[in-house]
Amino acid sequence: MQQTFYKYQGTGNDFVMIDNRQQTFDKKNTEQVAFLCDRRFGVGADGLILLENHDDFDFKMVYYNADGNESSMCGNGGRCLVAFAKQLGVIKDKAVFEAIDGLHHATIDGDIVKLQMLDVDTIEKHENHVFLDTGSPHHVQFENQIEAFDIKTEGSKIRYGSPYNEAGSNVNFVKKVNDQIFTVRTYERGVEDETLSCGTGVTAVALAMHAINETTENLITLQVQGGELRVSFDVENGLYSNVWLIGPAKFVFKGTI
Ligand SMILES: N[C@H](CCC[C@H](N)C(=O)O)C(=O)O
Repeated sequence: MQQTFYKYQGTGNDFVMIDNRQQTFDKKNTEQVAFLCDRRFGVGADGLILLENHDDFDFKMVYYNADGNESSMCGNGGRCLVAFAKQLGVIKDKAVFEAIDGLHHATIDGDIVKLQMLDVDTIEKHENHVFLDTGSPHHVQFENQIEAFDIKTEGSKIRYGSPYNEAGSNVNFVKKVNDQIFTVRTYERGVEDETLSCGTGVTAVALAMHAINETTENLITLQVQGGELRVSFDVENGLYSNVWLIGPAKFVFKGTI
């Protein structure tokens, strides 16, 4: 059966988007999801996202990594889904939707989508890295030679190594530019490669940098391979709230396969 899909990208993190309000997509078909995400044999994407109806909110988000498995929250994917929902006429310029990690508020103005992320009250500060969950698990560590660093090799070692093992974590390498700007490169679990941007990842980096006193700012710019994202937040007694991921989400093309 032909499948209509829409391709979106948010700072180079790209997704196959499907309008599943009629519940026609076979959600158990891992092979089909992996095929659609395959960059040689399929459409090609870091992940696949279903837009579904919700009784109480604007829509529901279901996210799959490129490996075909349903996964945890995708920040850039959530931003792209808001833009997709507007393109379909499901929303106008704001949304409240349910994702695997709970409810998300969002606004859209042109290409710019602002997505509210989870509150974070637990940030593990280790000797050489920080670990936190911003809707997906993130390992954060400094790498001053970030431009030449072998993200896939080194990220994979951390992702599959102890304590993450098979369940894994996303891995973010960070270089400080100044108190307002950090450069980030991310190895993504479930893509098992570097992605040009990771929304929950840059959110994790922004909060981690504040938590370890690398900055006192609460509006931080993250330079990623695919562009720039911003993260804003409030913090009180170690609780990070009112966390917003801000950046572009763009329609690329519509197709059938
Ligand atoms: N690969 C991640 C989910 C997608 C995260 C990323 N695409 C984002 O924008 O947050 C994981 O399995 O934890």
